[in-house]
Parts: sequence; structure tokens; C-alpha cells
Amino acid sequence: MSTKEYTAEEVSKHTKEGDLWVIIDARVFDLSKFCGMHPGGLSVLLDEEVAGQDATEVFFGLHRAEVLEKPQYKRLQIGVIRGEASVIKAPVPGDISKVPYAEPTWLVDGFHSPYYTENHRKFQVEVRKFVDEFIYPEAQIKEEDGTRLSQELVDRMTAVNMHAMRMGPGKHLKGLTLMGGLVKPEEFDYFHELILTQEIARCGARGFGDGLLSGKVIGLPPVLNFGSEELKARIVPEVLQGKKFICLAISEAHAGSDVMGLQTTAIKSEDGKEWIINGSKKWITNGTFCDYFTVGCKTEDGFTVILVERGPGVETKPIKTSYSSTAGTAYITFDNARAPVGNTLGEEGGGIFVMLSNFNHERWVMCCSSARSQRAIVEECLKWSAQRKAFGKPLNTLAIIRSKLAAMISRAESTQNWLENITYQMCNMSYKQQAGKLAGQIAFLKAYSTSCGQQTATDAVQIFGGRGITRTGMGKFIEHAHRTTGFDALLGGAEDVLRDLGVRQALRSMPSDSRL
Ligand code: HEM
Repeated sequence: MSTKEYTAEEVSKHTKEGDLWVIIDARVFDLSKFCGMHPGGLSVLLDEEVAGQDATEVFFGLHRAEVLEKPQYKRLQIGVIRGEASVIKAPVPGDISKVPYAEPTWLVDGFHSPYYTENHRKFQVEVRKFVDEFIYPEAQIKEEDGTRLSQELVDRMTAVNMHAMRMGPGKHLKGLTLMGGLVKPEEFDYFHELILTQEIARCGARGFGDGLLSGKVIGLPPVLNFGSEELKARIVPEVLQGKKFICLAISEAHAGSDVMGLQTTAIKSEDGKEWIINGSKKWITNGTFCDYFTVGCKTEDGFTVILVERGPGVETKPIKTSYSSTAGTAYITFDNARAPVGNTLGEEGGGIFVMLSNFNHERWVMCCSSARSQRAIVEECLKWSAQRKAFGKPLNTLAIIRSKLAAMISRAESTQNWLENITYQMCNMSYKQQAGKLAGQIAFLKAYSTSCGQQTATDAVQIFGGRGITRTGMGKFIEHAHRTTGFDALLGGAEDVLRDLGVRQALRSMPSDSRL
């Protein structure tokens, strides 16, 4: 990048097609060759308030700051304005945003939290750097081109044992070096996991977020908690090292939230050594590229969960959903597929228990990312409404816009605060206590956070106008959030089902001796 100095007067001499300069944030750009290729057209650049002038305000009203950081545009800069300094800072990997409410309060200067230790804080710093440097750039590319995440990124995550950390605290972390030794395996708790999940959610790429092996986050726990020692020894290390991939295959064309309505069957072979599985599964995240499938099946004794390996009789086809195919969402058919009886997870007929024990953690993970995604939208709206002018004034001078911002901020803050409270309970309750006491709390929080997320996305579209429904440019994250918040609201249980579950749990523990 050239640091050659110019005066505003020198720049003002270059105002024609073929000889066109502009100033943006004290930086001088030569657009002479580029102006014919400018996606916004030539005429806007030849405007007398733009050509040869300081176009900072108009530029930032129309482009995301990252445009100037792209190599093909960065090289258009030929110098700087003498005696002036740039004020708009390019984001540095790992930075904490200074925009109000863009970060949860525990990361904001001057705020305190009873929940996060020094170790959580150090962990957050390292995870954010990792995400900004390695995950964010790939997320943006893959969300668009729809291809599967790269093995290079999988391996980078393995090097710091991120796949294992995403499974939460537990025995599977024993002996592993986490984040270069920053956290001891026995100290890793649900707040570390919350941090990890929320930092990844900042990428604003919902399909990629699922493509980043979220199938493993929900598909591996039944193996870890209910698989035989032999099965775990064979499967778990290669999955946590990113060499093999696993997903959870429960929902079907026939039934989703109604687990007992599932129709995929598993019957024993004549010699009793194998399961023979027939049926289909739908909307299976990561299914297109998985080696292992944690499958819910109807068996003689009821409902049983079985680990099926990719092989004869197993076929996966991509399903086109409204988010990116990088998520690997699949329709899976099992036609006389076989799995050893030793691959049964939990008791035969005890599949409901296996599933239910999985749901709390799965839903809590979704709450973590939903809370953080909402906050990212709040940041986008605060920035946009400050830099965009309408009727000659910034958008945020309009009371109706401020009212929408108030509602968005309140939703993001309340979701995060409730989430942190539940996370604290998880850190302090036994597994059994969590199952008994937190299923309702987590179900309510999941329904609450995803309904907040949907409302915030809808409000954000109103604030961004046409850009909120445009896949590139200023409103690209708003368009994306609006198109994909519905996934959060469905996966892991539809909102109404979860609210009802929460109330039914509460009713079960109503004291019989209480009266008005
Ligand atoms: C270094 C200088 C510039 C570069 C590299 C540049 C690049 C771009 C790019 C990549 C887009 C596509 C949309 C996006 O990705 O954000 C765009 C759109 C646009 N640009 Fe520029 N631009 C420059 C300067 C300007 C200036 C000075 C104006 C002044 C009016 C301008 C007006 C527009 C308009 C009106 C659009 C269409 C925006 C929309 O569709 O919402 N550009 N520009």
C-alpha cells in the first residue's frame, strides 16, 4: 500500500473517466482503470461531489468497510492525504468490538460478571483470534459456494483439540492438550464451551456453522455416553481427530419432534449378531459426508439407537434447504443396511432415554449460538443506522428506528443473561440433577431465544430496507440471518413443542398442597 502523500487540491484535478481519483478516509484511490468495472456503475463515480473529492461519507453509506480490504481493491490506493490520518480502523483478528451491545457484558470494559474466571477470559482471546483468522474467512466462502468445509480447517481445529472441546466437559478430554495447553482438561467447563460456540456463531454463516461438524456435536454424545468400551475405543478418537465424521439421524419424512412416530426399523439377523435396518431419514445435518450415523430405529422392544457405518445399503443424497449446502443436509436411505449388535447405544428399547439425555445439551448449544447471532445483528443495525442517512439525517435520529434497536438490544441481553444463569446451573449440577431440573428451563430458553432471533431478523430487514433482502453488500448478514433464523427455531424441537414441554415439566412438579 503506497504512503505517497497528496493534497486534496492535487486529487481534485482528476475528475474524468480514464483519469479519476477519490479520497476515502484520508486515503487516495486511483479509479481511472477500475471505474469502467465498478459494480455500482460509472456515472455515480463521475458525480461532481465524488470525482476528485472526499467521498468518505458517500462511500461508507454504500459499501461495507471490508471492500477496501480486499486485495483487488486495496491496490487501487495510490497514497494518503498529507497531514490527515485515517479514522476508520480495519478489524484486527481477535479484536473486541467497541460498538455498544456488540459484545456480551462480561467482555465490555468496566462491567463485572460472577461467572467468568481469568482462564475463561484468556480462552476467549485465543478462540476469537483462531476464529477470526481461520474459521471466519472460510465460512464466508463456503456459505456462498456450498462446498464442504476443508480438511485443512478440520486439521487446524484438531491441532488445538477444538472438536473435542465442542463436545463439552467430560472424560473425552482426558489427556488432551486444549488450546495449546491454555485450559486443563479437568478445568474445562460449560462456560468454556459457551465461549467456543458463541465465538464461532460470530461468523454469521448459519449453513457453514452447521457444516462445521455440528452433526458430531449431536451425533457423538450417544456413543460417548452409551456406547460399549470397544465401540468407543474404535470410533471416538478418529472422530475427535477429524479423520472420520458422524451425524445424528433421527428425523424422518414421517416424523420429526414426534420421536415415537418414527418408522425406520431394525430387526435382528437370524444369527442374532447384526441389526438389519430399513427406512429413511430426512434433514440430517452433515449426512452427505458422514462415515457414521447415530440412527433412531423402531425395534421389537420399542425405540433403539444404533450406530450405523456407511457401507452397503446406506445412501445419502443432498437436500436443498434455504441455507447453504455446505451444511451437508441429507436424505438418507437404509436398504437392508447392517450394523453389528455391538453398535447398539444404550439398552435395546431404551432409545428414548438416550435421545432425551442428548436433548438438553443439544438445545443449550443452540441457545448459545442463537444468542450470539442476534447480538451480531444488533451490531450491524447500530452501525448501519449511524452511517446511513435518510431525509438528510442518520437513520438513528428516527424514533421508530431507535424503538426497534431498543427491542433488539433487550432481546439479546435477556437471552444472554438467562443463558449464563442456566450455564452456571449446568456447571454445578450433577448430570441427573440437570436432566431433572433443567429440561424445562432449557426448552423455554431455546424457544425464547429463537423467537427473539426471528423478531430481531425481521426488525433488521425493516431497518436495512432493500439491502436486508440482498445477498451481497451492506445488508448481507441481515439477509442471511432473516433467511436462516428459522433453522434455529426448528432444529432441536419446534418452538411450540418446547414451550409445551417446559410447561408440562413444571406442572409435574406442582406441589399438591399449594392453594391460592
Ligand atoms: C475504492 C473505491 C471503490 C470501490 C473499490 C468500490 C467497489 C464497489 C463494490 C465491490 C460494489 C458492490 C457492492 C459491494 O460489494 O458492497 C460497489 C457498489 C457500489 N458503489 Fe462502489 N466502490 C468504490 C467507490 C465508490 C464511490 C466513491 C461511490 C460513490 C457514489 C460508489 C458507489 C457505489 C454504488 C452506488 C454501488 C451500488 C451499491 C448497492 O448496490 O447498494 N462506489 N462498489
